[in-house]
Amino acid sequence: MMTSLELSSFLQVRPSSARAFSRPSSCIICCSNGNSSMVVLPNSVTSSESQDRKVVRLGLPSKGRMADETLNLLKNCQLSVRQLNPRQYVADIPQLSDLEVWFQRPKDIVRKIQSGDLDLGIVGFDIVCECGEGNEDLIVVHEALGFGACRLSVAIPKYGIFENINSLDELSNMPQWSKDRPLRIETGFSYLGDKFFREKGFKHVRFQRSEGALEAYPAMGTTDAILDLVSSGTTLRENNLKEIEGGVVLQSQAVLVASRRSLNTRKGTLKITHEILERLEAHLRAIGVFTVVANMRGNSAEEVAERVLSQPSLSGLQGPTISPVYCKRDGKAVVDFFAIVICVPQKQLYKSVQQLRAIGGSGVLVSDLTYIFEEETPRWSKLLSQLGLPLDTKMFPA
Ligand SMILES: Nc1ncnc2c1ncn2[C@@H]1O[C@H](COP(=O)(O)OP(=O)(O)OP(=O)(O)O)[C@@H](O)[C@H]1O
Ligand SMILES: O=P(O)(O)OC[C@H]1O[C@H](OP(=O)(O)OP(=O)(O)O)[C@H](O)[C@@H]1O
Ligand SMILES: [Mg+2]
Repeated sequence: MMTSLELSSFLQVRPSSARAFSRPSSCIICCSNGNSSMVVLPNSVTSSESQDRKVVRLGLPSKGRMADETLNLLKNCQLSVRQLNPRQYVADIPQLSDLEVWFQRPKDIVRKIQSGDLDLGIVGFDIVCECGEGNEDLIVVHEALGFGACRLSVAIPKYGIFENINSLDELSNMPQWSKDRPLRIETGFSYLGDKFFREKGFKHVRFQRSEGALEAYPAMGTTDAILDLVSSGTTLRENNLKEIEGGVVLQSQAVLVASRRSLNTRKGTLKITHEILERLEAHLRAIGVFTVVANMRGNSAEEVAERVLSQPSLSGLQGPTISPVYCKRDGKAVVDFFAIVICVPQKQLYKSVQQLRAIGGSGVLVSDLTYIFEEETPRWSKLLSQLGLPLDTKMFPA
């Protein structure tokens, strides 16, 4: 198998001659007057064209289950993608200048990040691992975007010779498999499958590649097992298949992935990545958290704070914020009440309200939180250290 080093030198062989525009290595350009003049560029890879490119490119899924959720996530981070019409594959995000958005199939996003035609992408972790084949140029910048959760899992029929097989070990030890009659596994994930089954010590395995509706193959008799994505498990169940103990190859969800080479060398990539990451973290951190405001009678902020902190569900993110509430009495501003502000996880909301009331809280207001910007963006420090950059590298706005 090709190493990532061999792969990247293999990928860099063909500089493109057409350099009028910065464009992906295979595209069709249509004139705006509708008379389409077609320029089909070769499927080349890290071309000098991509090295010269001045704008940063983000790849987003063009279709499939990831597409809408990706756009929603970005919208919720105030990074709405502006696409003039749904069949146009290039777009922008007005808040991020010097960034182009390219809609591509998830696999092509990962391939194009490796070839240098894209710098960043949002795809499933499964695709990063399968199409990336361990390429160290791919860096997962945010590993948990909160949608597209699924697992890559081995499944076998519930019937026939597999009826009493419930674990990977039992599957491996079945007497049926030999050099001439290996265990046949149908999958679109042959790189990950091959690695997994090798590591698990399977000797006689053959991968058969196919994409989509794999769950039908065991009943058709063309395969013994499948290796595919599972989320609810309905498709397996409806096709009389079962997962087995020890058979999960990978847990996946949507991730933000970047090219190490672009982060290191393409001007603007690091800054844009920092801004996207900050917005993603702030939004995702705020999901499921409420702001709770209540009034409480007291002699001083400290005394109220002690009462609040005596309750287990009222400490908030960094402790409560307590401010005096002024009212006018005999022409003077006096303080009888204090306002308490705390952030509370959705699941603890009712318990928190009960505890607030128990210590004298009244007029409890609850509102949704949109963003929580912390002082630090934890994944940013991790990224800097992966890139070998000083940890105090800051990305202040220009
Ligand atoms: N059943 C599922 N539940 C949740 N997420 C899933 C599920 N199946 C796939 N995904 C995630 O969504 C991603 C995209 O899947 P989708 O089916 O839209 O595209 P695809 O199968 O890669 O493309 P295509 O079928 O067009 O070749 C997958 O890579 C995976 O991360
Ligand atoms: O566990 P479940 O919730 O039933 O989901 C699992 C199914 O989802 C995916 O297929 P998809 O719907 O993407 O169709 P495809 O095979 O055509 O890509 C996957 O390949 C499984 O077939
Ligand atoms: Mg699919």
